[in-house]
Amino acid sequence: MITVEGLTRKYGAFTAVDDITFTAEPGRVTGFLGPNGAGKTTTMRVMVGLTRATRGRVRVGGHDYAAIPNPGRHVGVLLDASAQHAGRTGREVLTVGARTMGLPSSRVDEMLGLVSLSDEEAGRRVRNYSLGMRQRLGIAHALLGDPQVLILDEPANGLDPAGIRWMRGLLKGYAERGGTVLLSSHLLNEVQLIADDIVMIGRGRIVAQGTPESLLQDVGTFVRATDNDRLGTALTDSGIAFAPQGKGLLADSEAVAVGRAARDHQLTLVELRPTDGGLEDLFLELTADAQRDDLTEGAVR
Ligand SMILES: Nc1ncnc2c1ncn2[C@@H]1O[C@H](COP(=O)(O)OP(=O)(O)OP(=O)(O)O)[C@@H](O)[C@H]1O
Repeated sequence: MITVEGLTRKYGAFTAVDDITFTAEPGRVTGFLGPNGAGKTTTMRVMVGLTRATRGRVRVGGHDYAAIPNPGRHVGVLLDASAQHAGRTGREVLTVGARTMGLPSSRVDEMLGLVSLSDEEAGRRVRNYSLGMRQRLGIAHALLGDPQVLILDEPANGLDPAGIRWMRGLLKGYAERGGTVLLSSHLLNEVQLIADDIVMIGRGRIVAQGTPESLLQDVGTFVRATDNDRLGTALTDSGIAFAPQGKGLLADSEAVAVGRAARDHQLTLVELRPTDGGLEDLFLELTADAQRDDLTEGAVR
């Protein structure tokens, strides 16, 4: 179990993580999503004691990570697969890890087998590894001490489709045996397939959390007019509930009813679409304010 309570991390005047609270439960895979620079890595770095919290606290398995003796036996971490010692071979990286954790060297072969790195590949220096091989080695390293908690930053990065499918099976199996998995990812379809719970952040704040089903249930029609205030009045007059979302409104009704309400008030719509496009649509809408790129139709030509 990982608990994050009121976590804030500032860098000078800039707030990278702003008062976030969530839990990653045992027996479940929790997907941690957000656009570039949203604060995912910062949050994970605080979890494993690499960055200090400005306020709030994080508990991993009920403890402050820094206070866990032999942490690799309890918490498996993969933050930056490229940070492994480039001059060592894959086998050496794992052997050093196993020694530090007091594990038998047989565990190294077991892990190499698990992540499908061949003997020949394990004998190559990490600097000559492909990104996907580094990622596999990082996952092997995280699992080496048979921990109860896994914290993985973009573990699917660089993996080919077969590798992604393999990792999905591995992490699901790990959670089914009672482990806690927190993983960040940009691969939304992948997260939708694997995550039992989702935490979404944008600009350091949580914008949504819950199971994929509960988050996607809240869909309706995303609508944007040249005058959103008048659009709000039009929806209210038609008995349609709505909430502001990104640059428009999320209406709790079908697109046709929303379109009629706008027509009755002679409003010019800029966007009108059902938000049933899965996690990707939800993600883009909820994090619209935090996106660098204008994703409105026609913005890219
Ligand atoms: N040491 C630091 N000093 C100043 N700003 C920092 C530092 N570390 C992170 N930041 C800023 O904090 C914000 C959050 O960064 P973070 O790496 O946590 O985002 P992220 O969600 O992991 O993004 P990405 O998906 O691009 O990896 C960014 O604006 C980043 O520039």
